[in-house]
Amino acid sequence: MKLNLKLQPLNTWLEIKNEPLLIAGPCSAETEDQLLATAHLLAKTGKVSVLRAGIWKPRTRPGEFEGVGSIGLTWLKRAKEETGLPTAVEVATAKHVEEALAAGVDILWVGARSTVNPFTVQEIADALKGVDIPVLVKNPVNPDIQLWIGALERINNAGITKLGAIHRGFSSYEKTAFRNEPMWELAIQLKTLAPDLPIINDPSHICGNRELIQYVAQKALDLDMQGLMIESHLDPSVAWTDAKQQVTPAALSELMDLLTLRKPEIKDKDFTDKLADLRTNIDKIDDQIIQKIAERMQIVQKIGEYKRDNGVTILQVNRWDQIMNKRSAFASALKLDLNFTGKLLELIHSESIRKQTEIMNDKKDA
Ligand SMILES: C=C(O[C@@H]1C=C(C(=O)O)C=C[C@H]1O)C(=O)O
Repeated sequence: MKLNLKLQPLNTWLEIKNEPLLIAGPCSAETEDQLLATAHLLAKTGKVSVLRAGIWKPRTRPGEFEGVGSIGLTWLKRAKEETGLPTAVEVATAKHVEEALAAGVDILWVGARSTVNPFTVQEIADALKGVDIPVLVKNPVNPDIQLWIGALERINNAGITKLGAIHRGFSSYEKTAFRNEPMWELAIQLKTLAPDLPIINDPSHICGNRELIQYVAQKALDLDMQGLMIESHLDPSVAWTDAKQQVTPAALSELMDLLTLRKPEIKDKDFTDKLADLRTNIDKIDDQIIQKIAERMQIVQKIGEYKRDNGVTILQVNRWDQIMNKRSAFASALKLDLNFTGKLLELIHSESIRKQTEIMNDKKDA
């Protein structure tokens, strides 16, 4: 089922200076000079469509730099006047919304730490009633797509139709190469549920370091995301926040040049015919896979009944070990990724266990 969001197409409310859409600027506005100098360098690249800057910064522990506050809004206003770039800031309270609106900020975004809290999102939504301004909603810190959708719905219900999502990755207990796990599948799920909702990728927060930004940005574009939000600072080495993940405007410009832009579709007849042929083959194979899984489940059902009638346990670890070993060897010989086939087999096994549990709980002859 698709989400019922009332949306206006992105290109009707945002002038995209250069494909792909790029929202860039420092993690935090630190001083007027830092913001203005960065803004000018970004504008000069000709690749930036929107200037971002954190004015109020949510910090995990007290005592860290929590943003310059309202004074930063006057710097942003000046940056806009001097560069012509529209501006975007994060808002987390009704007061932030009011101040940002009063200062003429062009785009607001709801941060990941706010999206997790329906009270906060509702407070922001209420402050936005009757206001016509674009709002971008970052994914929640935790990998819960319902929270992300809920926040988008709350803002949309307040009458905001210039709406977009920002994919900034998800917190995970295990430490990996990423600061925030991309969990691309959640962004794909959101895109599937709301195909008209623009999704902007934020490689800076996913990566947490400069080195991976290129790779993540390219992947986001290949997943047909509508744009990128990348943190850029005049001199990242002295940045007051997120120093490791910010790039200079010059590095940002190079990074953008290295991206390959691919289209979601092309009209060329040869290409579409060949694609249609290949897809017909995929359709046939998918039908066979489903049919074979259904046949397998019928046998699982018989085994379940047989076990129930003979008082034998559902789980048979030895048998399952054998299956995993044999199938993995086979999959590996066929050059399949073992992580993928492992997950697939585990999924099939847990469905067999679920099915047999149902049978065990059924009365005999029922
Ligand atoms: C089907 C059985 O029950 C369970 C499910 C299995 C499967 O799906 O292949 C294998 C072992 C058991 O844990 C069985 O015992 O063979």
